Amino acid sequence: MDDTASTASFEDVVERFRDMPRIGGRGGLIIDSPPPVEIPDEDVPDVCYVLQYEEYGKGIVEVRRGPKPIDPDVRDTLDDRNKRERKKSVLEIITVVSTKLSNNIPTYDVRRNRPTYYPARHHWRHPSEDEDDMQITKSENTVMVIKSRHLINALAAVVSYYPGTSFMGDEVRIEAPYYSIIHNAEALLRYKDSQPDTHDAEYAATTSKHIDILLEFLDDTYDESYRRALKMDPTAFCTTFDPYSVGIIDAVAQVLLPSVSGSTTHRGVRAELYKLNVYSGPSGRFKPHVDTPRSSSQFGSLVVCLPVEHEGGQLKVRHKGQEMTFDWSANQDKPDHANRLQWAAFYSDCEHEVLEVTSGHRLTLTYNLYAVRGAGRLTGVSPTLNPTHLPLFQALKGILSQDPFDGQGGTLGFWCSHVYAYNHTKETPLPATLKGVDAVLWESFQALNLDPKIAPVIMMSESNRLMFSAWYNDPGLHTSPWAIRLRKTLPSTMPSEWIIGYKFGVKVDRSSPAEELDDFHKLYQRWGSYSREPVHWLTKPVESELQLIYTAYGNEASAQAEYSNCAILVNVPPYK
Ligand SMILES: O=C(O)CCC(=O)C(=O)O
Ligand SMILES: [Fe+2]
Repeated sequence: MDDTASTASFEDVVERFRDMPRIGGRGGLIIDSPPPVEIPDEDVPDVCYVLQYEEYGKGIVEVRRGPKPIDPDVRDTLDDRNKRERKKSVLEIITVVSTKLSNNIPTYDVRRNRPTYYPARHHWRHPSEDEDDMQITKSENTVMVIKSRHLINALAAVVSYYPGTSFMGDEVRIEAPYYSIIHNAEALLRYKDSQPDTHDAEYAATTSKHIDILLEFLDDTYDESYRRALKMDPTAFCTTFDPYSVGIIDAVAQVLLPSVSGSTTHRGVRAELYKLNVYSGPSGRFKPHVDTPRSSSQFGSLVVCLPVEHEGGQLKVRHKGQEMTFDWSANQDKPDHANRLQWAAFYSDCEHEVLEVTSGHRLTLTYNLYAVRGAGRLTGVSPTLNPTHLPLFQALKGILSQDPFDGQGGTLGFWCSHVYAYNHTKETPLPATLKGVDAVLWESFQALNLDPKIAPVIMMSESNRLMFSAWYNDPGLHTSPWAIRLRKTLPSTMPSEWIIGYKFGVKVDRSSPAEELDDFHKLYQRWGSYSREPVHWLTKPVESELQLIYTAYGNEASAQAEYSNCAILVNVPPYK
């Protein structure tokens, strides 16, 4: 055959070989089927794997069933081939292996820069064929057949529309790699926990069980081009590594744990060992995916990389257009490499991928992270929280490098995003109990040598601000004897409207009632100091707390109160 054969269509090829003898026992495709074996109901697996051999010109020549994926190339180890089932499985995974004729001209693998024959694993020669460029190729197609009515109803309820998939009828067929379900896995999980009232307890329990079976199956079944790695369940291996005792879970809790509005305590993190993964060079990888949550309290995943030499295999984590790369192949030449564990944790909604491992073996332990009731650790105590590795650190560095105050200096302010009972009878120890992003901000400023302060901040009342600006805006006042006396006690320029407390805790000021401008000035000075101007607030305040109680004198004396918010403040010095 000449070179043009590489462009011949499949029909041409079939035409040319129309008279070729049928493919027979050689090549190991056809087996004489043993008589069907009955299996008792209780042996029907939840997920039943079916392997069908279809042969060119003959149709289905063999069917094998089993509770585990069946390797089409391993033939003699299967005990229960051709079992027939009476009770239905929840899922049937049918792989059809078919043979066809094609030419043997290599295509070019651009990525590896060398010719490739496709499909690589499954081709062999026909005995009667004497032309080098023709061969019989074997291809595999897999489809999931959902047989459970409970599951079909659940899917119909959560998947409003997915191109090419319909959730109607007694059976639903979905082709691998099952995108229509993967894209709705979270909705399915929510449905599990909030089923319609019309479901009685038994129906709801079965639905819930069948959803679990489906999600578990999806998580275990990525096709090879997607996940090229060995993975092991914790039942199949042992490890003494404990992410709690080395402080990883503390650090995760501080940074990742979602805040609870109004809560005054931390929520804890429970980490459950999920898998051991081995990605081996030269082609181990895991394409972009989102992990399937195992329950509604799962908020993220933790990946711990064991100190085994490898090249490549960078973990990329993405969220809303931001990407973070964890390259654990670096640093391997450091003397203490064998003692180093590197890790990453991310929220469940982050897409992530493992790039190709080009050599060596990349071993990771993965953990599912669940939010539970519990207590956190003190910020700064955990040595595993390195803020310079977090995206926020880079963002802050970026803000500062852009000179936010035009060289003049000023104050950067962040209202804490979490709630702290900082003025309750027993003062909350801050910054020790900072949570989540607040802790990261604090640690990041420390790492930038910027000496952050955390304090309650009062915003001067509107009426006092007017009183102050009237004074500073009207130079005429400055000549009256009253003004001359006042000037001695007031700052030379209009003070900031932000007053930063010296300490936490409600203060009751028992001095004589405040009435004039200088009374308020002194009152503020007893409690705190005016912020350096200008102040650049980067977040919005959350909950305010009662802060300063004093007496004011209008027509008569009355008790007044000022409220504060908790803030992290950083003085940015002027550029020299
Ligand atoms: O090994 C890794 O770095 C990531 C593993 C992963 O994404 C997974 O198992 O879902
Ligand atoms: Fe993952």
